Amino acid sequence: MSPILEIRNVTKKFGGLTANNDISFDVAPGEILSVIGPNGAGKSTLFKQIAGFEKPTTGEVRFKGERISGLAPHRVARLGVVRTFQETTIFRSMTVRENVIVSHHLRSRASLLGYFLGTATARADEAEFARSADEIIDFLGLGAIRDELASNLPQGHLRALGMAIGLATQPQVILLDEPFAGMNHDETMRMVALVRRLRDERGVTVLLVEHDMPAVMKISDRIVCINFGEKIAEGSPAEIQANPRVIEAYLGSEDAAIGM
Ligand SMILES: Nc1ncnc2c1ncn2[C@@H]1O[C@H](COP(=O)(O)OP(=O)(O)OP(=O)(O)O)[C@@H](O)[C@H]1O
Repeated sequence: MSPILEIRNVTKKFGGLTANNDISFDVAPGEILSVIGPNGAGKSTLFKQIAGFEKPTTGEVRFKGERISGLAPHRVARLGVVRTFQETTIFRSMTVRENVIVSHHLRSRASLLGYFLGTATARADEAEFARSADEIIDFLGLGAIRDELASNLPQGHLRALGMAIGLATQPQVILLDEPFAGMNHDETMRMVALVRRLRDERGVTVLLVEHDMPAVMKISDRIVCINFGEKIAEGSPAEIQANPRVIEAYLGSEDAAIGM
């Protein structure tokens, strides 16, 4: 099967600092792939380039064979590659449902003027967005807090709302930035199950950056490890855990040990 995403020789320099150095790997459709590495290794920089928030200095990112690196984030998102969490905008004065409805506008067929004038297309979109928002809210188990103001939500629910906002754009690939950060064990296990369902039931390909090693080992089909901007390993969770270069990278780092 051809890859849904190809990272090809991506190098990103910030002045004299090389944050990513000639990184290449493929992501298969329907795969859950984690990018790991010690603090400052270059994981977020790589994600930003996939989602259009940064442009590679050299190299490229391809989605279904088409180059997407260098496109603006909203154009990458429209094509189906969406980054969520750290860059997600949540309107705190709106309810959960309103937030999810509003985020559907990225895929709207009507023009903004159409909305002001209340054209038939705009009205049809509105009805469809409300239906879809309710479906996403139910899928994520957020029904009980549908009408809650975002400003009242605890961290776990805010994270789930971030995912709902991401899903509103009907992504084919979703990039999750530290989805388990700050979560306790039970919350993490709920999020692990949710991410699995995203893939199993909605066919979404998932890329995640994460420091929680037990969760990474549990959820990933494959793992790519970055250290000092370079890819040092790629393989199954078992292969990564046994890889001497990965173990060495984590020794002496502030992160938890690579073991479970
Ligand atoms: N906009 C920027 N300008 C200058 N340097 C940057 C910029 N963004 C990132 N860097 C540097 O690039 C390197 C990689 O940073 P990055 O955030 O990608 O690492 P990371 O692996 O995601 O780290 P963490 O796990 O701590 O989030 C770091 O040295 C960082 O300081």
